[in-house]
Amino acid sequence: MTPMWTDVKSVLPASGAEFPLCFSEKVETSVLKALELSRDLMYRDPEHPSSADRAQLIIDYSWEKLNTGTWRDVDKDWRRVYSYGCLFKVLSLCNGNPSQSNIQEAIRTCDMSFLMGASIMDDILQKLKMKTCCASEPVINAAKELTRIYCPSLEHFRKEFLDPQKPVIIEGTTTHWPAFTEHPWSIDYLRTIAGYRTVPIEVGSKYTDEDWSQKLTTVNEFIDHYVIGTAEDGVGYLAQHQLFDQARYNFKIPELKEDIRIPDYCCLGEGDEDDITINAWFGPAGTISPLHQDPQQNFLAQVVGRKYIRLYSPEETPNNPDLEKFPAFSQAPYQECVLGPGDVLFIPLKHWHYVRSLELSFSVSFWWS
Ligand SMILES: O=C(O)CCC(=O)C(=O)O
Ligand SMILES: [Fe+2]
Repeated sequence: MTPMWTDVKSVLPASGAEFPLCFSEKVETSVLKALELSRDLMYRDPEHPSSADRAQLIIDYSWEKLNTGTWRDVDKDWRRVYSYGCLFKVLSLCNGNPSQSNIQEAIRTCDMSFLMGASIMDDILQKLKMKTCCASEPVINAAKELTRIYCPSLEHFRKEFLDPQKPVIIEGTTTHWPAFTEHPWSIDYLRTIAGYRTVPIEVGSKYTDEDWSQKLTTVNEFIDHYVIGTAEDGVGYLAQHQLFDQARYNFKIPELKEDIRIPDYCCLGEGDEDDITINAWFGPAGTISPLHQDPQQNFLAQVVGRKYIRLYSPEETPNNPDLEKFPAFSQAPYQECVLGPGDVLFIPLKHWHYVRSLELSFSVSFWWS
């Protein structure tokens, strides 16, 4: 199952028997039958090609009812039927590995049900909209986009960014890493050098979720099951922050350490090179690190794939105490970016960060002081 579909399924009742379809006799039997067929097919074979057409028929038919006579006289059950049509349409759009245009269409369909339909199943379309919005390509607001700078000198970086504790994306400083040259980090390369190594992984869409868990697995199993496979049990992430407090040297795959370099700018700190904590973050699209802050400065280097990142200054701390409500929790100003291969993001000490992978991704973080 793709991360998106796992996420979508989590808001649906576990089986067709628990999926309510109750209407007054105003709704003809043929319409009820179409709804029941849609529901049963969705549980039996969600990718069935006829799902989308049947959902559209339900939408079109109820749309006629919504637009006949005055709005005041439209029976609420027809607005509910319309919402069910939208629900089945959204589900058919989000199946398999949905394209960005399907995701956008699903979001528009949810919006239409809010406008014209009525609330069904405990506002399920609201929950689905949250899930689909999470999977959509971010649209970066130019006014909030993080500054980029090419290979700044140590002095320039210190004066403009380190001293004032301003985040920035540094470009052009990783081009010589073997991870980009001699041994580009590919799935095959990872399998070759670390396939049998046992690593801790996280399972669940994010570590603040109830069904989130951690387990040990080999790199090969992790790749088979969570990266190229379609895991049933949620998004898997080889993220090592659970070890932050236990070990200084967290890099579980020493061979990979040969392929990266500690950024020169770390020498501007007061600590020793030995005190730098290096972490690996490897996972499929859809991994989420919820908003949090860390106790050191960070260079987050992107090696493979892209990640959407949002940053809040520590000055906003009084405004964002409730991490669960992210991203809609407040009007606090933020900065954002899409971090791509070769980019290094400077996250100053205690800056809040939220990180979501947009595709298969491998990042390395350097925590330093
Ligand atoms: O990439 C991620 O998912 C999170 C990275 C992070 O939180 C860090 O490097 O401190
Ligand atoms: Fe972090």
